[in-house]
Amino acid sequence: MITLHDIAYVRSGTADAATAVGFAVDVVGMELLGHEDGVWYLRADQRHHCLAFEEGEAGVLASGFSLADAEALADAENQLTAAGVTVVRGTPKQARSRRVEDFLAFDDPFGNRIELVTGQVQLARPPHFGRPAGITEFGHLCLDAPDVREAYRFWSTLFNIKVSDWIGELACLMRFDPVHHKLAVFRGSEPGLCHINFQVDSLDDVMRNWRFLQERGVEIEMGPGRHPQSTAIFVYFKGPEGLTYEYSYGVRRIEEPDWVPRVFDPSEPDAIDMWRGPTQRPSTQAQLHRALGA
Ligand SMILES: O=C(O)c1cccc(O)c1O
Ligand SMILES: [Fe+2]
Repeated sequence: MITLHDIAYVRSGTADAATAVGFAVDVVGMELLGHEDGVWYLRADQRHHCLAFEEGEAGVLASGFSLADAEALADAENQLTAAGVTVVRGTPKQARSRRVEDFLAFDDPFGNRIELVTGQVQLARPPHFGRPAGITEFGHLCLDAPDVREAYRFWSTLFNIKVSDWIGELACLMRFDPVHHKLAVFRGSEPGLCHINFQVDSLDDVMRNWRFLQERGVEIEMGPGRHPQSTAIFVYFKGPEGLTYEYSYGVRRIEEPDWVPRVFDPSEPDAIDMWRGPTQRPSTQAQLHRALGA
């Protein structure tokens, strides 16, 4: 089993770097750490970057996950190869472009490019944020895949990944540490990046950001709302070239060794946002009957 240590970055192509980078700094609030050889590095926490824009065609290029060390990377290569997954080792130049010591790349069963990295550069000084959005860290990444169950099978058989919750066949929220999820897969017709999440410091930050986004005329995709799964309060918004960002606050941790994944019904209005549901959910059959006047 391959042990993922953390999420590392999302690497995305952009046909208009000035607009994509400008949005990430001026609207999302990230720090532009610099750019080199057509790659712009955006910082949100101690990672050198968690979002890299690479000049070229718009669209996600890769999602990076960090492993412990070189031995773990070599072992991962062997395990992936043994599982019939085609693995490509990164070159030193490509590793430098990612500010990692070494990495390998492969595609998930749907064509989402995944990179396993070691030695991602970490910076001691706090980020110089583009604006005070209250960002505390790169929280999670969400991929698209046509078959969420198959995606779960892939990740849970090869990696230290557990499912925290399902939203029917629509989504699978997965963890490899106590955070409720750092990897999610949502059903989509094509592989791709569903969204990138940033945790913020308070509920007030979510709401202040929502106001700021509205005043800037940024398209709010959903929220403010509250996810019944992680109980995080969230707002999703659209960036250039279809990149969806999410701020959220209060993601729960799962410390229980006997956690049983729940299955939320995607046809329910409150499946993703519990503030869209009834004000009071009857908690027992008797209450349900009374509520229904049975
Ligand atoms: O945080 C969550 O629970 C969550 C649930 C559904 C979809 C998401 O993007 C989430 O972050
Ligand atoms: Fe999310």
